[in-house]
Amino acid sequence: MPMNPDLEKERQGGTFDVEQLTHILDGGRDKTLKRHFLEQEVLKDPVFRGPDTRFLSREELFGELLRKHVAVIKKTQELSIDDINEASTIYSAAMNNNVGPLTLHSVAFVAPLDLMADDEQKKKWLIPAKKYEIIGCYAQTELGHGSFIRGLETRADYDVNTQQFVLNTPTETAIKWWVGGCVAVGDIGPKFGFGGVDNGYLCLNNVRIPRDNLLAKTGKVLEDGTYVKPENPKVVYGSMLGIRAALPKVGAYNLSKAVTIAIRYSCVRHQSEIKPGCGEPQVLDYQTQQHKLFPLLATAYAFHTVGVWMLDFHSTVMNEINEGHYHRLAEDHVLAAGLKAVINWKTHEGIEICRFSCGGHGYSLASSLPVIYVNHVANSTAEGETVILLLQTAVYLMKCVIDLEQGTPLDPSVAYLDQSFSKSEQWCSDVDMHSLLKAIQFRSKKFTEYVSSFVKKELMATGNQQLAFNKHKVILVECAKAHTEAVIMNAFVTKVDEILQSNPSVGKVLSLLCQIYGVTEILAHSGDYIQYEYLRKIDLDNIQDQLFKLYTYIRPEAVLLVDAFDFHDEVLKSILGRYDGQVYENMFKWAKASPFNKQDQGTFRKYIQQLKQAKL
Ligand SMILES: CCCCCCCCCCCCCCCC(=O)SCCNC(=O)CCNC(=O)[C@H](O)C(C)(C)COP(=O)(O)OP(=O)(O)OC[C@H]1O[C@@H](n2cnc3c(N)ncnc32)[C@H](O)[C@@H]1OP(=O)(O)O
Ligand SMILES: Cc1cc2nc3c(=O)[nH]c(=O)nc-3n(C[C@H](O)[C@H](O)[C@H](O)COP(=O)(O)OP(=O)(O)OC[C@H]3O[C@@H](n4cnc5c(N)ncnc54)[C@H](O)[C@@H]3O)c2cc1C
Repeated sequence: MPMNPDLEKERQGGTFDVEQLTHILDGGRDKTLKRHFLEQEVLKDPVFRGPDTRFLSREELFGELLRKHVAVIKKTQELSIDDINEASTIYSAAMNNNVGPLTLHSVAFVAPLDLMADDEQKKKWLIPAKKYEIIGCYAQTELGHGSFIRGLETRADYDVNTQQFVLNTPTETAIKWWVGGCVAVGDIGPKFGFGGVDNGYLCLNNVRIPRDNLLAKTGKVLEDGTYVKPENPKVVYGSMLGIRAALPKVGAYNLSKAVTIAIRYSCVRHQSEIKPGCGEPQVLDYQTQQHKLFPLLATAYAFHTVGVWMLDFHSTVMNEINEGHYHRLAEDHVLAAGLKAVINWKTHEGIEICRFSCGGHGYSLASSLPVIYVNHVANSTAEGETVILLLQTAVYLMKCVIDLEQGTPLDPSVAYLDQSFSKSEQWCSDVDMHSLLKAIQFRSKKFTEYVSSFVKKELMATGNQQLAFNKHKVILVECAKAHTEAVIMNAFVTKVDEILQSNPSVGKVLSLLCQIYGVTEILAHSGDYIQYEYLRKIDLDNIQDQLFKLYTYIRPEAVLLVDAFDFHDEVLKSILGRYDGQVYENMFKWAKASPFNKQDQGTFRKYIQQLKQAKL
């Protein structure tokens, strides 16, 4: 099909090379080429063709995705892929914005085995699990408890005579629930999204398992029942770290998809008039549309940068732990917790804004925005509910205040809490990204000091830390968010600085996005900046004006910036977000293909007939 003329024109503008930016996002040209190769391997293979999943019932969807997921595994093995990013490329090209039925096996069963099984157990389970000879799941949550792990009720009583654990579900609230990939036991019923995953329930009645089934790399139970604690007891929570550390990048990926759809469509869509008789403008030319979408475009880039950084950090810490060094486990945990919470929350809000920005057509599954939303939004609850995770970060920040008072050095990601933000360093009229970073760090530091003073007072009054925290949970959560924003902005500014050196034209456009991200964050909390006397009203007015100016700089680059994410049409699966912009004819074609149009409308006729005949 020919290119839509609006998108064609957009692609003739721009100040940077899209391909070079794509290479930067992928981590190098070689990686982009490999990604293209893998996508083609899926797209050209007939086994991956099938019905449009948007028209399927839950049962049909599950069956179709399971069929495709098995094909994904075979393809991954056939091509000898063991890199997680490359495996994800094959997966994403096949799954059409859905979560595959066997996902939990790899992320929640194989990964903990890798982390917590000893060498013998790895031979027994990890190797066959990686080959899918055994399929597993992660059955932690119960009907009555998910967040509060110490409240779990399932019993594992050790029988010294047989050297077995006897597993039991003593109460109804102890029934294992939400267990992803629990195939053969019992499905918990329809959900908001995640239709491709058979989240299940599991009741245990005197199920016996041998003593050496307990993963024993760190802690273990001896023959006589003695429990040998791990060197660092927190490592038992480690099974929840891997997915959390990966989810910020997943958030970036989903937001990038949504923004690509919304920005392309906003260039194709014309509506209303500004000057009578001069035609209808592209809706992206309305300042309100830019205000919805450009901060989200900036956010997608920020999240991608910090998502990649988080994964690298986590993998370094895991390597250290394998060598017996635990000193960075706490920092890894609170970074993953804070980033997973903030990014996934802002991402699902962002996807919704993208959907609204596409008007009525955003509500249609033809846009795929509802599909992306319902599958993404699970990430704000699963693998640690948002508030619970933010409280973990907040408690760590409170400890940082005590460390500062005692002169104990802080971890690198919180070292800025020890910086002084003197008057001379305060706001000047420019909104360069370094000043924005300082402002965001300043707010986090102030907030941490402020919240800590409240918690301390409460602690003195009650003598109970939990009560003291509970009284101030709302501001503790805000404090964790403020710090996490400082972490995101720091990663973004550092990366853009690096790109400015190696590729100035790409660096320049990314620095505009970085400024938009920082300004949006500051304006969202303008009251705090006034209260802490960091900014005056005149500064805020200036920042607001700068934001609108930044929008005008980004406007001619916007389509190119989403093109740089380089989503193949078959991966995006959105008629509104098509690369060629041919939206309307394809909407009509798609609607005509709906099975509903092919059904015998007998039911409709039957009931309408009854209505007409009824003497109302
Ligand atoms: C790989 C590729 C992936 C690809 C990616 C695609 C995926 C796309 C599909 C997604 C699919 C969704 C899959 C969902 C799968 C589930 O949802 S599985 C179930 C997950 N469940 C949860 O996350 C439960 C959340 N709750 C918790 O984590 C814990 O209960 C809490 C929050 C830590 C509280 O527990 P607690 O016993 O009260 O502990 P607490 O006293 O707060 O902490 C004790 C100490 O441990 C530390 N600690 C706590 N947690 C940790 C931790 N995790 N690590 C280290 N230290 C910790 C604390 O900092 C504290 O340290 P100190 O202060 O003593 O120094
Ligand atoms: C799609 C999906 C897939 C999942 N897959 C799995 C799986 O494979 N295996 C598995 O074991 N589990 C799985 N889960 C379960 C998931 O991990 C839990 O639902 C999650 O950890 C939240 O726990 P909860 O449901 O007990 O929420 P609750 O803790 O009951 O949360 C309810 C509300 O209470 C608030 N709250 C709770 N405690 C506190 C507190 N201390 N302070 C302040 N507020 C609090 C929360 O913020 C929230 O607003 C899955 C869940 C979903 C949605």
